Amino acid sequence: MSVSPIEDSSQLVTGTDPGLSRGLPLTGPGDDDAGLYTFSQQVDSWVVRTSKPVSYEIRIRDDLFGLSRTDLFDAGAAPEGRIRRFVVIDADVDLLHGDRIRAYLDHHGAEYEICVVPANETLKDFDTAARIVREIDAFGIDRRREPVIVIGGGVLMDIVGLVGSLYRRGTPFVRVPTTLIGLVDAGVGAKTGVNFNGHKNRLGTYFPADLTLLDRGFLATLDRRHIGNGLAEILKIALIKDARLFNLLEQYGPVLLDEKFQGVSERGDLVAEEVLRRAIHGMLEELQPNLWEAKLERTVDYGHTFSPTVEMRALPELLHGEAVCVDMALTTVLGWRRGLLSADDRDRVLAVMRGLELPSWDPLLEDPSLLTAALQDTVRHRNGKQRLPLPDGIGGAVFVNDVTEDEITRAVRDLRELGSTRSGTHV
Ligand SMILES: NC(=O)c1ccc[n+]([C@@H]2O[C@H](COP(=O)([O-])OP(=O)(O)OC[C@H]3O[C@@H](n4cnc5c(N)ncnc54)[C@H](O)[C@@H]3O)[C@@H](O)[C@H]2O)c1
Ligand SMILES: O=C(CO)[C@@H](O)[C@H](O)[C@H](O)[C@H](O)COP(=O)(O)O
Ligand SMILES: [Co+2]
Repeated sequence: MSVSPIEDSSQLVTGTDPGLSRGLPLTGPGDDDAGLYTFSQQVDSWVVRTSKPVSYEIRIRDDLFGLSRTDLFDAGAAPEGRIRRFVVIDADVDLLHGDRIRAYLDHHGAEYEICVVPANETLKDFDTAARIVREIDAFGIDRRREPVIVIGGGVLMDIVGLVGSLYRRGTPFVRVPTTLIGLVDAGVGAKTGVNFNGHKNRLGTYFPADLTLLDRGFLATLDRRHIGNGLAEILKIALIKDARLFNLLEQYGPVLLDEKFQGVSERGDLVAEEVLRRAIHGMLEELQPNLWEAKLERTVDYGHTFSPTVEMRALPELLHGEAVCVDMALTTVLGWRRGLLSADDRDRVLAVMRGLELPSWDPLLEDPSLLTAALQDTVRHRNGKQRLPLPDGIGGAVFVNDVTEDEITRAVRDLRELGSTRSGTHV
């Protein structure tokens, strides 16, 4: 830490130095270096600049709860070999996998408390977070050596991530994603959050888990609709940056749905492996250089311009990935109208959505005021500009800031005329 020198004030009092001027010129290291800076003789202003190194690991580990595995305890110090953990588990996951998880913890001699939490989008709120905090308080944890463990989908991981970022101003946590969205998106980024006041993820922090352990075996019990829900976020990455990933979804999407990434067939296993790795790698390539979102042109925002408002308005009828897919369908057609992709590619995209059994239409698109309000809210979220990612062919993206209400209305009409797949009806 460097401190800039404050000149000897005695020189200033006598007025002997003609070079005197109000306010010391900034001295010390370069402009954006870490350090403590002062700006004036009276030292009435300090600027503290520092940086905090952040690194976190995402590890693929099949059969994570096999008794011989020890990855779960790799984060957190185990003083004298003692393992003590607070484990938050999604209620559905507990019903399906809880016995095996408890047997694993017992086998490793862990002292633990399991907090079972029903989790879905309608429960992604501060009250659920507060309940978890109360139970952590009752159990008592060492905030440096006993990371909280969360086992569940994106909803529970977002909630527990928020709790981790707030509890004692930062308590490390370990993520075990159990849904496809969790494996490729919610479990690999730094975002945490809850819905608030009817708005999607309105309260949240940037707080990555120290360690995320990916075991696709959990997908065996995930229902088909939620496999498709996760495939929507994989399609997002494919459309903005990975044409091969798109081709894999186009050719093998139905196999992935049928086999739930469990590699039932040899071909299905090879595709599941490559699709997961490509999706995760692609997401991380986009996230790492801009993890704290200093720059708001973010390709991974694709499909997330209108969908936050549409998803919350449709709740609980439209899952997150489904709302993202409807948004991507609308913006694919909008991009086609702007000449950013051909009619053939437009039709390929819509066909892949159908192949993944995802909606590319929702009755809410019929409400132009909703779409206008959605875009206005996103403009606020993106510091006053649309910064709207549009597909530039398949596997590329450009950002636009000038989409008009007429364009949106036309894209809705185009999408309707293209006979898009409707989501389930909702009131
Ligand atoms: N933080 C991020 O960067 C990020 C990224 C993408 C999405 N998200 C968030 O993720 C959420 C969506 O996540 P999701 O799709 O995982 O939803 P979810 O967490 O609601 O899980 C979906 C459903 O599946 C059940 N479930 C979970 N694992 C299961 C399993 N292995 N077998 C059977 N059932 C299982 C859950 O109980 C739930 O009912 C949204 O709130 C979205 O905002 C966050
Ligand atoms: O849904 C999420 C994050 O919540 C991701 O799939 C998505 O790609 C991005 O992170 C987007 O930036 C949307 O994030 P946000 O609206 O939650 O800030
Ligand atoms: Co998303």
